[in-house]
Amino acid sequence: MPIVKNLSRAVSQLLQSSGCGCGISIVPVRCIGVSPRQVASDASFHSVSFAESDHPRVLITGGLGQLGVGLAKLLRKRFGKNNVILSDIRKPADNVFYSGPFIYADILDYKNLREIVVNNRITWLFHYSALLSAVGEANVPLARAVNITGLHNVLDIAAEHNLRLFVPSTIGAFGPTSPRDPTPDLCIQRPRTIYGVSKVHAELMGEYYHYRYGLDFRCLRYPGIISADSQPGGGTTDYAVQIFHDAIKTGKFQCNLKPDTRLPMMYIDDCLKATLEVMEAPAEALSMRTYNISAMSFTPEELAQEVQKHVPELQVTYDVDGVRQAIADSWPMNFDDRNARRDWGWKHDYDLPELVTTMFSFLGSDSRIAQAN
Ligand SMILES: NC(=O)C1=CN([C@@H]2O[C@H](COP(=O)(O)OP(=O)(O)OC[C@H]3O[C@@H](n4cnc5c(N)ncnc54)[C@H](O)[C@@H]3O)[C@@H](O)[C@H]2O)C=CC1
Ligand SMILES: CC(=O)[C@H](N)C(=O)O
Repeated sequence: MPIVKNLSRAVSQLLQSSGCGCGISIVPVRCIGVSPRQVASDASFHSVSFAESDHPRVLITGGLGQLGVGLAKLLRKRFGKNNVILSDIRKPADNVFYSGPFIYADILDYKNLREIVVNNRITWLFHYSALLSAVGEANVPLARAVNITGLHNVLDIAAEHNLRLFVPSTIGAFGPTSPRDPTPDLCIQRPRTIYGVSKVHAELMGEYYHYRYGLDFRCLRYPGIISADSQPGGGTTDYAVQIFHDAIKTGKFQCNLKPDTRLPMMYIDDCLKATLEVMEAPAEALSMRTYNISAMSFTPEELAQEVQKHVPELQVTYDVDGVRQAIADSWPMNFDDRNARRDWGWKHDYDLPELVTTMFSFLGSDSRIAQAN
C-alpha cells in the first residue's frame, strides 16, 4: 500500500506542475537507440557566432518545393544565413546549395530527423514536406506515409525538443459539405482527398499536442500559392502558375479546370510574410492555433483576362481534368480570414492586378536574361 500511495502522490504532483494548465504535459518521447549516422561535424553551419545564437535556429523540411526556398531566403534575411537550414530528400540546384546550409532529411527517418534537430540545436521547425492534392490522389500510400506518418515523426520530435512548430494546412482541408462561400475557420471539414484528410489530421494532431503537451504549434491554411521562380509540386491550383509561363513561351494556354472554377489564391510573398508573422506573434495574441489566410479569389477566366492585359495575343483553351475539377469543386471559393486579421494583424499586399504585374515583371526580366545569354 505505501508504494501505491507514493505513486499516486508522485502522479498528482506531476499533474499539478503541468506547463499548459490542461493536464498531463509529459512529452511523447520515443524509446529508440542511438543512430550511428552523424551530420558532418565540420559543416560550416555548426559554428554560429554568439550574436547569431540569439535568433531561432530554424529547420525547413521539404524545402526544395515551390515554397521552401523562398521561405529560407526570407528567414535568412531576418535571422542570419547560418541559422536557417533547408532540407529535403532531393538534390538541390547549385544556386540553392551555395545560398546557405542544406542538409538531407527524410521525414520518414525518425532517428535521422531527431539527430539533425539535436546536432544543430534547432528551435523552430517549418514542416513543408508533403504530397499535394493531385499527386496525392495518384499515389495514396505514399501520400499517407509522407503526410501522416511523417507528421507524427515531426510532432514527436518537436514536442520532445520543445520546438516552435509551423505546419501549413490548405484550402484543401475542406470538402463538399463545408460552407464554400465564404469558408470560416471553424466549420465542417470532410475533405475527399488523401491530401485534405492528412491536413485535417495535421491540424487536429498539432492542436492536440498543444493542449496536451504544451507544444507551440502554429498552422495557417494557405490558398493556392502563385510564384514566379519556383514550380508547383502537383496540386489542383497549379494552372494559375502555368498560365504565366505558357503566355510568355508559346502564347497558348490549355487550362485543366473549367473557366468558372473559383478558388482562393495568394502571391508567394504574402504567404511567406504571413508565415513569418504568425511564428513571431506573441502566444497571447493567438486565440486559435490554425488560421485561414486569404488574399484574392478568381476563376481561370478572370485570371486569363488579367493576363491578356499584358499578353493580348494569349489564346486560352479548356481541357478539363476530371480529378482536379472534382477536387476544385469541393474546395472553398472564398476564404474567411477575419480571425487572422484580428488576432495578429494579417493583411495581404497583393490583389489580382498586382499579382499579374509582379509575375510578368519577374518572368519578363528572366526571359530577357535568358535571351541575352
Ligand atoms: N503550394 C501551394 O499552393 C500550397 C502549399 N501548401 C503546403 O505548403 C507546404 C509546401 O508546399 P510546396 O512547397 O508547394 O510543396 P511541394 O510539393 O512543391 O514540395 C514538397 C517537398 O516535400 C519533399 N518531400 C517529399 N517526401 C519527403 C520526405 N519523405 N522527406 C522530406 N521531404 C519530402 C519533396 O521532395 C518536395 O520538395 C506543403 O505542406 C503544402 O501542403 C498548402 C497550401 C497551398
Ligand atoms: C491549394 C493547395 O494546397 C495546393 N496548391 C494544391 O492545389 O494541392
